[in-house]
Amino acid sequence: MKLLSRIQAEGGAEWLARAATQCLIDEARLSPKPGLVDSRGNGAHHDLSLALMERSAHSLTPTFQALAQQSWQRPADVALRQTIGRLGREGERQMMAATGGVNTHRGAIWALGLLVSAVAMLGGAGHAQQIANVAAELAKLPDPAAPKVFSKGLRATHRYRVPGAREEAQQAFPHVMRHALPQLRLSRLNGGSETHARLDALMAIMTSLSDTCVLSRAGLEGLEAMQAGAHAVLSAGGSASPQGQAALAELDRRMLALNASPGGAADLLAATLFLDRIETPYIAN
Ligand SMILES: CC(C)(COP(=O)(O)OP(=O)(O)OC[C@H]1O[C@@H](n2cnc3c(N)ncnc32)[C@H](O)[C@@H]1O)[C@@H](O)C(=O)NCCC(=O)NCCS
Ligand SMILES: Nc1ncnc2c1ncn2[C@@H]1O[C@H](COP(=O)(O)OP(=O)(O)OP(=O)(O)O)[C@@H](O)[C@H]1O
Repeated sequence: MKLLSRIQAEGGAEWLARAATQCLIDEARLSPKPGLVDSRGNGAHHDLSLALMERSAHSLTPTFQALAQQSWQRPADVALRQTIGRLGREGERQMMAATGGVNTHRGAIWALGLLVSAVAMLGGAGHAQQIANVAAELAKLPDPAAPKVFSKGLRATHRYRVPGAREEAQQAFPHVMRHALPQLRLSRLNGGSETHARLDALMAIMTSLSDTCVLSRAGLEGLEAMQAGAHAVLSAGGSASPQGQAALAELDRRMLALNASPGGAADLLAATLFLDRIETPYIAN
């Protein structure tokens, strides 16, 4: 690599890694999120806390940085897919070491890892849709070194015949691109605070995501309650309106009663915040 592009790659990689970590922290702190860890408490989780989520987010900065460095201005091919698969799994181990064996961010490493790589492949720039398309190309490539484990998420996709985290990435993140990013920007334009705009973006994801976290903990009943409840918040005028706030509080109660936690939706909100930051770094920083 020539000197100038190496400097750009190193500086760019560091910036991207910090941005990705910050988006995980912003997602975790955002409140009130139904069923999820937030700054009020642990949601439906007994083994998670905000402090743990933040520690986990920080533990992932070196992983995101390595992903960006290795991907800088490279094409989507099997060699790169293998490299990022290896780095992603190393990242999962770092996360597990930082949390004492609790899964805080596996889904987030997958989604944000692919997006960080994709921005770097494009040389540190690009529009959200371009970035999501490149991430999808990577996600569609085979990773022969991937262990053949039958995770809870995978089991839910088979049992309920729904797409999961893998398919969301392979389809270029439709919940981020078609639901969350447009909603985030619409709510900002309508004068909502940044917190309300982010909560509305989360609701937009939850109206139609087949969240395998919710399915494996609370089945179809939980998934339907999540989708209908999120729809109710948005059709009541969003989280900035008094009716929307009441609907959001009701959804939180339902999720807790069903032991349901929309972890997949939370990961995709972090991915949304990341793409938003890439497109408007001077505003979001
Ligand atoms: C593809 C992944 C997510 C594994 O998926 P799997 O189907 O086995 O499910 P698993 O239960 O482990 O994780 C799913 C996680 O994704 C999130 N999620 C759930 N549902 C969805 C959904 N519909 N859309 C997006 N994310 C979702 C949740 O947070 C959940 O915890 C990933 O862990 C993986 O393959 N990692 C290997 C490392 C790798 O290749 N990395 C490359 C990029 S860094
Ligand atoms: N704020 C948040 N609160 C809770 N979960 C989140 C949050 N943000 C993201 N997540 C995601 O949710 C997932 C946790 O879901 P879940 O607890 O169902 O996973 P698990 O540890 O595999 O299962 P279980 O806790 O039922 O044994 C994490 O992988 C993480 O990506």
